[in-house]
Amino acid sequence: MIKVLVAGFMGSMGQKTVEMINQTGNFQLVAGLGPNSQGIDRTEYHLNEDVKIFEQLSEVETDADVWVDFTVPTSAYENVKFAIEHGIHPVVGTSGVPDNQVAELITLAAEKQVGGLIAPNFGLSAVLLMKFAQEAARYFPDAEVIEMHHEDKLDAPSGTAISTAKMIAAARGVDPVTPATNETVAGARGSDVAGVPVHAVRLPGYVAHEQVLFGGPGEALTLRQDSFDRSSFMSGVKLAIPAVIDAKTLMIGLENIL
Ligand SMILES: NC(=O)C1=CN([C@@H]2O[C@H](COP(=O)(O)OP(=O)(O)OC[C@H]3O[C@@H](n4cnc5c(N)ncnc54)[C@H](OP(=O)(O)O)[C@@H]3O)[C@@H](O)[C@H]2O)C=CC1
Ligand SMILES: O=C(O)C1=N[C@H](C(=O)O)C[C@H](O)C1
Repeated sequence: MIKVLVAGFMGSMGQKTVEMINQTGNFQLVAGLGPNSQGIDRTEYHLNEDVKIFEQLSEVETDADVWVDFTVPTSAYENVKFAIEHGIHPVVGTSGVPDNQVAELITLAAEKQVGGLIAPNFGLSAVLLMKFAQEAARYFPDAEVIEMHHEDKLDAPSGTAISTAKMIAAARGVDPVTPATNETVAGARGSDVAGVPVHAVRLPGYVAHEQVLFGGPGEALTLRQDSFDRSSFMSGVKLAIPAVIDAKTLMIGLENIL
């Protein structure tokens, strides 16, 4: 039995994770971390009487093997640091964690020999899109990323878009044509991630979607993936939980365990 703590258990992704754990025979939910969790109705959040609930990181006492983190960009670093220092293997979906904090966590995990996984996206369609984008960038160095998300998303651009842009930049052999466009309205050309323009759309009705547009002389290629429901991320989380138990390093990207 793999014992799991879910940080952010009251949120959209946290609740999907709780339900997935409850439905998986060899996983046991032992704890949940969430601000404002005091006095909640356990039934509403799919928690049985044995699950420990903590409001703050400083209160956490657990025998969990794995720490699943779907929280907010400002808390994930401290949460994951705590997990590694306590020998709990992290599985992290929280986006917007700065590169320097991720680098520190990788070093700490290696020192403590407590491996885990940070995945910008646990959905198979997004992982494949990134792989195909890398391949396409070898032939089409000129590319732009458009990501579209629900209106509650705290960070922009998305973690997936940042990863996609970095992968395109690393894969393309030649420099892209740099258009000499003047922005008559600031931001019209999007943000610059590793030299790749990235545009972030936030609209009600959307969940999580990404397009990568490649252009070449007289032709274009468009890659697109859609997560219509947050259940799309759960097969990846379900794979990651057992995969990190024996890991000695903190891996970045679901492709490491597929
Ligand atoms: N990698 C992937 O495949 C995916 C990643 N994500 C990412 O996961 C994260 C969560 O997304 P989502 O569930 O939609 O967001 P929600 O806002 O629905 O949930 C976030 C939860 O985290 C809680 N929280 C805030 N601070 C802390 C803390 N210090 N410790 C523990 N919990 C805390 C919030 O509580 P409260 O509201 O009470 O403050 C809230 O319940 C985001 O960063 C998102 O980008 C999302 C989908 C897929
Ligand atoms: O906030 C979300 O919803 C998502 N966040 C992740 C990201 O920033 O890439 C993954 C997915 O896009 C959903």
